[in-house]
Amino acid sequence: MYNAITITNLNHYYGQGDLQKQVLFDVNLEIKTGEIIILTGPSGSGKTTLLSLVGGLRSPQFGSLRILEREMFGASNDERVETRRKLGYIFQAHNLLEFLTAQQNVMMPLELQDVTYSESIQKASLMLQSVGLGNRINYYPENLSGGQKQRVAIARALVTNPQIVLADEPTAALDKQSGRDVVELMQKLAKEQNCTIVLVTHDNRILDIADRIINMEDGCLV
Ligand SMILES: Nc1ncnc2c1ncn2[C@@H]1O[C@H](COP(=O)(O)OP(=O)(O)OP(=O)(O)O)[C@@H](O)[C@H]1O
Repeated sequence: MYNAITITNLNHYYGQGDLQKQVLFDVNLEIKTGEIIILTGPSGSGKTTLLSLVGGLRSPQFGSLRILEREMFGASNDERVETRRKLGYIFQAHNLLEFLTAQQNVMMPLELQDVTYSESIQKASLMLQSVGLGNRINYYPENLSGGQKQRVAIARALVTNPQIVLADEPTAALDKQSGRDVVELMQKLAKEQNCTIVLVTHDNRILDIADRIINMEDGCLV
């Protein structure tokens, strides 16, 4: 089976001229299909930068980054967009649209795909059932708890059957039990769909769900 992600000699800089600052130093990493990776490390060590590169949200400046067998170094905008369609994203501040119901939020990424409206309704409600929100599909985000909103965000990220899911601090706003429930759910759904997960967290309570923990310090993998 091929790697979901292969990173070779990746370096990354912010700013230009005198203000230029290197934030990733010669990163090498192979992530297998279906692996759950947790990325930890102190604030400012480069985790979010690495995650945004791995998610095709930023272009590599130096080195090679292959996502699902496609080279991202020098890739065109269209190629990056096409790659991003195979990925799912879960962020700390769930980013649900407040004027859409849970079901409509989960249907959004399907609009970019070749799926009919009725199929999309059906998929979204099945997905919400599998995250335990079958009885909340017509609720607006303001009427859901933090944990429930995060579960809607997970449903939205997974409804397209992405091959890779990227999550940045998905439990940050949650209490211990909801945080645990959310990551266990991600783990279960990922194993069912054989999807790869890369998760950035400071939350020591969820480290055990990882197949591999990668620690970053000052822009290097340690
Ligand atoms: N857009 C930007 N422009 C300039 N510098 C940036 C930018 N984004 C991040 N940085 C700097 O790059 C370094 C790495 O930041 P990054 O956000 O990747 O770290 P992090 O490990 O995710 O931190 P945290 O855990 O606090 O989110 C930091 O020194 C940060 O100040």
